[in-house]
Amino acid sequence: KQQAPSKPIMTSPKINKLDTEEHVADALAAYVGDLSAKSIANHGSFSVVLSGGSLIDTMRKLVQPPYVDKIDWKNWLIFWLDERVVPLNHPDSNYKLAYDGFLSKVPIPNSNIYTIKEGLSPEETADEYEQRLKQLVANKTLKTSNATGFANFDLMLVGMGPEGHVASLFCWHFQRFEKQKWVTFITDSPKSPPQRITFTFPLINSASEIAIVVTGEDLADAVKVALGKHANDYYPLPVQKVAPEGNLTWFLDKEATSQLN
Ligand SMILES: O=C1O[C@H](COP(=O)(O)O)[C@@H](O)[C@H](O)[C@H]1O
Repeated sequence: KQQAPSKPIMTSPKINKLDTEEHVADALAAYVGDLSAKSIANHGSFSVVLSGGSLIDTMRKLVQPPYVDKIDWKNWLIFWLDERVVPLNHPDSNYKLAYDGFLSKVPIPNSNIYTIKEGLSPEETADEYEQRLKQLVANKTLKTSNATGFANFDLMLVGMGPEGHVASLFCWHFQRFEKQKWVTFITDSPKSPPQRITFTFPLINSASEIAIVVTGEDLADAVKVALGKHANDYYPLPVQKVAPEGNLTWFLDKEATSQLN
């Protein structure tokens, strides 16, 4: 008999307000290095979900000493929170961005890097990625959340756009309300390119750890809406729907927090 999902216990987010983007990069590397060691000691692998955008550059300290030599890269598993439906060598590909800035510099086995399948429609791409995740749960490569039944990733690294979007979940688009699917698609993304796939909130919020990494003045307004004293008074921004059953940690620089009192 299938057990009813247990109720997740929410913990309050940890908010790291740091001085500069350089400090954010340092703190992020220390945080990821620590989680990697704990996850691998606990269950033999570290499943990491990457965003695109500025996040990859902010991860740069991980490919430098001391982290690059200390981390047990062979046990990392890499996934994408969202991906643009373009060839993997296209300048818009989140995989290409991650490969050029991060993956090409560390010895993660190719077989542990879960890219989208090329040459499919956005809907087919999303369905195929979701099926692959379900197979990885079935063969115990990935854990399952006892609370939700969705895959339970060890870490999601989440960037945010200036209007508060995360992954490819945008403010006025229905994908943000998806409840059943693990991965969905969008063909009219307000940010180019228009065709993308994205993890849904139920999957995102089944993670053990989520880091929201936000630097730069252009994000200050969205940070004010998300974390300011009127945060609960409005139609929530997508970033405000990030509420994992595990821990949520924000990494912010001074520019991003410049609109907070
Ligand atoms: O389009 C995207 O945008 C967001 C935010 O990117 P940023 O450049 O403002 O950091 C990113 O997290 C997402 O993965 C990407 O596809």
